[in-house]
Amino acid sequence: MATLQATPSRIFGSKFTENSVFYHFRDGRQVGFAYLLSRNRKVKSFCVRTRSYTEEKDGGGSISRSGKSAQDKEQNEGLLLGTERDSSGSVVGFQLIPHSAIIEEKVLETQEKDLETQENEAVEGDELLADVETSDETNDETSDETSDEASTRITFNIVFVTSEAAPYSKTGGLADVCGSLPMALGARGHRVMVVSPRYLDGSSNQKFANAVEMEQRAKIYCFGGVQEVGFFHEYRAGVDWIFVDHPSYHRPGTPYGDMFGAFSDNQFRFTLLCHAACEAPLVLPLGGYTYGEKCLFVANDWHAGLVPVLLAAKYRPHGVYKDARSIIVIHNLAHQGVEPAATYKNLGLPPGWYKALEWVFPTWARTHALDPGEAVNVLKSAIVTADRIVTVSQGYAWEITTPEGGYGLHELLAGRKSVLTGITNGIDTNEWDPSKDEFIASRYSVHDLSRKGQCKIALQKELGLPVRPDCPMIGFIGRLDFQKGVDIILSAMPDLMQDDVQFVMLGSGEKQYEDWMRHLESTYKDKFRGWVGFNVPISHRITAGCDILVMPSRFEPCGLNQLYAMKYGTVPIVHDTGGLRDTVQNFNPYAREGNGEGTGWAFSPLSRESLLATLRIAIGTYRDYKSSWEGLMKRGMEKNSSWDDAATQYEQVFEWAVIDPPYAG
Ligand SMILES: Nc1ncnc2c1ncn2[C@@H]1O[C@H](COP(=O)(O)OP(=O)(O)O[C@H]2O[C@H](CO)[C@@H](O)[C@H](O)[C@H]2O)[C@@H](O)[C@H]1O
Repeated sequence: MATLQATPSRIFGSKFTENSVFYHFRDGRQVGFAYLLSRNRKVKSFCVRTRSYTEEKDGGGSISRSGKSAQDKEQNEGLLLGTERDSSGSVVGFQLIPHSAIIEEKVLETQEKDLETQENEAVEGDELLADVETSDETNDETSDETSDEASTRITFNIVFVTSEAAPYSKTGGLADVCGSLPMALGARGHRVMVVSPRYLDGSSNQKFANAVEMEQRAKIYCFGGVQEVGFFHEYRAGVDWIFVDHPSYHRPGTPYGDMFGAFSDNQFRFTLLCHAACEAPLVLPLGGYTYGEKCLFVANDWHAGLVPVLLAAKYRPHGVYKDARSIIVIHNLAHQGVEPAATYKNLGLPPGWYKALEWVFPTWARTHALDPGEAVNVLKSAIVTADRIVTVSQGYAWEITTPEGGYGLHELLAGRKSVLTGITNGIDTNEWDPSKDEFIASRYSVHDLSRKGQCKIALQKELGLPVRPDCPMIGFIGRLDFQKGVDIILSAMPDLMQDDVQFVMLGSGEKQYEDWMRHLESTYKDKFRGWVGFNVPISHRITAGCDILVMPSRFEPCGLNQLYAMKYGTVPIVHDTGGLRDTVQNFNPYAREGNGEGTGWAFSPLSRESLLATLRIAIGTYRDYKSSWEGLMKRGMEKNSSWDDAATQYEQVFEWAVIDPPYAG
C-alpha cells in the first residue's frame, strides 16, 4: 500500500510495483492512496476491475451506499483477498481478485512485470473502472517522445473542515469555495469528505433533508465535560458531505450569530466541529469503509483552525494520524478566533500546547493599564502547526506577510513563506453560468448578448425602477462591512445620483449601512434600490441584469462576485487590491492594435473621488463606445474561471505536504 511519504521517484522505474495498483469504487471513490501517472503525449491505460457496491437513490436524488450490499455483490464482481488496516482498525486498503481470468492475471502481474508488458496486456471495457495513466520513458526509446516530461498525480483521502458549505449553509464566499472545490477534487479521482455543522435554524432545515443519520457517534472531551455529537451523511456529486449534529447548532440565525450579535459560545461550537472532524475519518464507514488515518485535512479559516493542532497534540503522540497532513486555507485573515487566555483549558488540548495558541495583544490594543493582553488565537495555532498554508490568491498571499495586510500575524506568516501558497479561487460553473441559470429571466451566452438586456429589464421591473434598457445599471452584492468598502460607495452616492444611472445594492451586515441604504432608497426613488438581506436568487439576477458591478473592498483575499460578474458579461470595477487585482485586468482600448484588452477597471487609491472618476469613465465607455464595451463583456465571459486550474494547484500543494514530515511540535 502506498504511504504518504512516497515520492514520484518511487514509481518512475520500469517496474510497476504494488504501489502503482490501486482501486477505485465504481463512482471513482478510492480507498487509500494511489498514483496516477501520465505523460504528455503517448498514454496507455492499465485497468483493474474494482469492487462494486449498490446505490440506493432516494427521492431527492441523493445516494446512500451500503458496504453490506457490496459484500453481497462480491460474489458476482470479485473476491476480497485481504484488507489492510491501520492501527485504529480502519480499513485503508484492500486487495481484490476479480473473477475475470484476464483481469486477475493483470492484477497479479503488476507486482512482477514491467510496465511495457502490462501496457500491452491491458484490458479495456465497460466493467473496467479504474484507469491508471502510466508512463515509462525508458521503455519507449525508439519514440521521439522520450524527452516528454512524465508527470505524476497522487490521489488522496481529503477531509475538508469548514463552518459553511453551499448549498447547505452559506453566509459568504467560504461556503461557495467549500461547496465547489471538493467536488472538483472528487471529479479528479480523490476521495473527498466535507465536514461542517448541521445547522437547523428553522427556516432552512430542508437543505439537510437528504442527509441520513449515521449509527456512529463521537464523545468529545472539552469545556470541562463530555459532549456527544452525531453525524449525518449525504453522498452527492462525488463527495461525502458530513454534517456534525449537536444541539448548539440548532438555533435561529446565521452560523455565527443572530439579530443580537455573534453567538457567545462560538468558540465551543467550532471546537466541537474540529474534534468531530478529526474523529470522522476514523469512525465513519462511508460507502462501507472509513477514510482511515492517511488523510489530508484541509481546514478552512479559524473555525476549523484547531484541526492541525489537534492532530499534532491530541492524536500523533498516541500514534494516530502519524501519516496525516494538514493544510490551513486562509479565506479571511481578519477573523482569527481570539478569546481570553483562560479559555485554553476548554479546548480539549494537553496543557503543554498553550504556546501554540498563545497570543499577546500589543500594548495599544489592551483594554486598560493592568490588562496583560493575553489571549488564545485559534488561527495563529493553525498557522504554526499546519503542514502547509494556502490562501485564496497570490496577491493576498503576499499582502498577509506585510504589516498592512497581516492583521498582526504578518511576521509569523512571513516566517512560513516557504510553505505558503496563493491559489486563486475558481467558481462553480454549474451554478454560475448565464446559459443555464434558473434564477434569471432570460438565459444567454457570449454568442447571444441581447438576452442579457432582457435580464436587465426584468430586474428593473422587479425592483420597481423605471424600465430603461439604455440607462447604465450598477450593482453591489456583499456583506455590509468595513472590508467591502460600503462606506466609500455610500459616500459617493449623492454625487453619483446626479448622473443618469440606476444603482442596486444587495447586502446585510452592519446596521448603520442597512439604515443608510434605506435612506438612499427613499431619497432617490427612481434611481436607487437597497435590498437588505441575504438572497441567492436575487444575487444571480443582479449579476445578470446590471451592466457594472462595483467592489471597492479595502482588502479582498480573492473575491468571487467579480468572477461571477465577468462570467455574466457584467463589467467589474474593483479596488486594486488582493485577489481583485489578480483577477480583473484593466481596460486598455488601444491595446492589440485598437481591439482593446482587459476585463474591467481596477482603481486606486481607495477613495470616493477615485471610485467616482472610474465609474464615470466606465459609464462613458458604456454610452459612447458600444463596441469597446462589448469587447469588455466578451473577454470577461470567455475568461476561464472554472476550478480546473485551482484544483491542479491544490494537488501540487498536497503533494508537497506529503513530501515533508508532518508537524510534530
Ligand atoms: N446579501 C447577499 N445575498 C446573496 N448572496 C450574497 C450576499 N452577500 C454576499 N453574497 C454572496 O456571498 C459570496 C461572497 O463571496 P466573496 O468572495 O465576495 O466574499 P467573502 O468576504 O464572503 O469571502 C471570503 O472568502 C472568499 C472565498 O475564499 C474570498 O473570495 C473572499 O475574498 C473572502 O473575503 C458570493 O457568492 C456572493 O454572491
